[in-house]
Amino acid sequence: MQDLALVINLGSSSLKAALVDSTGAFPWHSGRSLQPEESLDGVLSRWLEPELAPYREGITLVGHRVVHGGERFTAPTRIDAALEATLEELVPLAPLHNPPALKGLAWARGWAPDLPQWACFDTAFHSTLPAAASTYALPAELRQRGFRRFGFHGINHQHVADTVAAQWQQQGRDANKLRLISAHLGAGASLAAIRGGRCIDTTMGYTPLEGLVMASRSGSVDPGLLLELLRDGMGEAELSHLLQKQAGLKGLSGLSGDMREIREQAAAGHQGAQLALDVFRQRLLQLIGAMAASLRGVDVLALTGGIGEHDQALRAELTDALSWLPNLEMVIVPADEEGMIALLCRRSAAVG
Ligand SMILES: Nc1ncnc2c1ncn2[C@@H]1O[C@H](COP(=O)(O)OP(=O)(O)O)[C@@H](O)[C@H]1O
Ligand SMILES: CC(=O)OP(=O)(O)O
Ligand SMILES: [Mg+2]
Repeated sequence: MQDLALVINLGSSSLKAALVDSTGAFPWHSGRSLQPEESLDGVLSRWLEPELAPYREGITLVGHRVVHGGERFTAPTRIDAALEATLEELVPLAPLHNPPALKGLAWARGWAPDLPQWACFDTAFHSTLPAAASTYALPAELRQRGFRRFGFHGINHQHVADTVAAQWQQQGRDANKLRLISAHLGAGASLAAIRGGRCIDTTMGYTPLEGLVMASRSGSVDPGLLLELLRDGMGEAELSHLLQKQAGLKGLSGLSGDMREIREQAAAGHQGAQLALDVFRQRLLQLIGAMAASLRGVDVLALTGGIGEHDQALRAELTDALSWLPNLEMVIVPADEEGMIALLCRRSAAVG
C-alpha cells in the first residue's frame, strides 16, 4: 500500500491512530483508552509500533492532533524544533492534551525520522470567530497578553460542518445559508455555531475547560467561586486537578465520568448519577440556546462524539426540550478527527 498518512490523535483519555490513503479510505484504524497509571511511551512502543510495522514502507506523512495552537497556528503546520518549543509553552493552557501530543511527536520523530510530520490544531477552525465572540470582558492589558477565547474540537466541528453542508447540497439546498450547531459530546464536550461553513461562536474558551459539563472537567463555573477557593488556601496544582479531573460527571455523580455508567446508575436510582444527568442536560440546553441566539436561528443540530452518537435517551430528551426551536433538524454525524487530520495535512503538504 502506497501514500499512506499516519494520523495520531492523543485525546485526554484515549489514543486513536489511523492510516489513511489518498482516497480517504482507512486501511487500518484503531484506538484504545489510556489508563492514568499507564506509560504513554510504553503504549506507543509496545502497542502502536507492532501494529504499524507491516505498513511502514507505505507511509509518506505523519499528522498529529494538537489541541492548543494558541494565536500563532491557524492552519496545519510542518513540525520543527521551533514549533515543538512553542507547543511546550502552551502546555499550561491544555494540560490534559498538549503533553501527550508532544510525546506522540517525539515518538514519531524517533520511529520515522525521514517522514514529514505535521501538526493539525483543534483551535484552527475557530480562528474565524468574530471579536465579539472571542473577547473576554477584561482590561486591554490582559487582552493584549492573549487572554481570549480560542475554542477547541475544531477538527471534528469542521468535519461535521463539511458533512452536513454536503448533505444540504445533495438535497438542493444552499449550504451558504446553513445555520448549524455542532454538538461534540465526548469525554470533552463543546458546541460550535457555524453559519455558511464558518464558525461564529463556540462554548470552549481560552482553555478546554469552559462551557459544557464534561466527563471529569467542570465546564464553566463562577470565577468568584475560584477566588474563594484561592482565598481558602487551595494551591494552583490542587485547583487544576479539581477542575480538570475531579469535576464534571465524575464529580457530580461521585461514581464515574462515563455516561453509560451514569445512565445505568441513574436508572437504578442513584441520586448522584441522576444529578449528573440533570446538570449535564441543563447546561447543554442553555448553551444550545446561546448558540442558536448567536446564529439568529438554527436549521440543524448535529450530534457527534461518543455521547452525541450513541446516547439514545439524550436524543429523545433533546427532541422534546428543543421543540421551541421551529423546523429544527437533528442529525447524527460520527466523529472523524483522524480522516479530517489526514485531509487537512495532505492539503497543506501539497501547497508546500
Ligand atoms: N451507548 C452510549 N450511551 C451513552 N454514552 C455513551 C455510549 N457510548 C459511549 N458513550 C460515552 O461517550 C463518552 C466517550 O466519548 P468519546 O468521543 O469516545 O471520547 P473521547 O473524547 O475520549 O474521544 C463516554 O462518556 C461514554 O460513556
Ligand atoms: C479539546 C478536548 O477536550 O478534547 P478531548 O475531548 O479529546 O478531551
Ligand atoms: Mg475526544
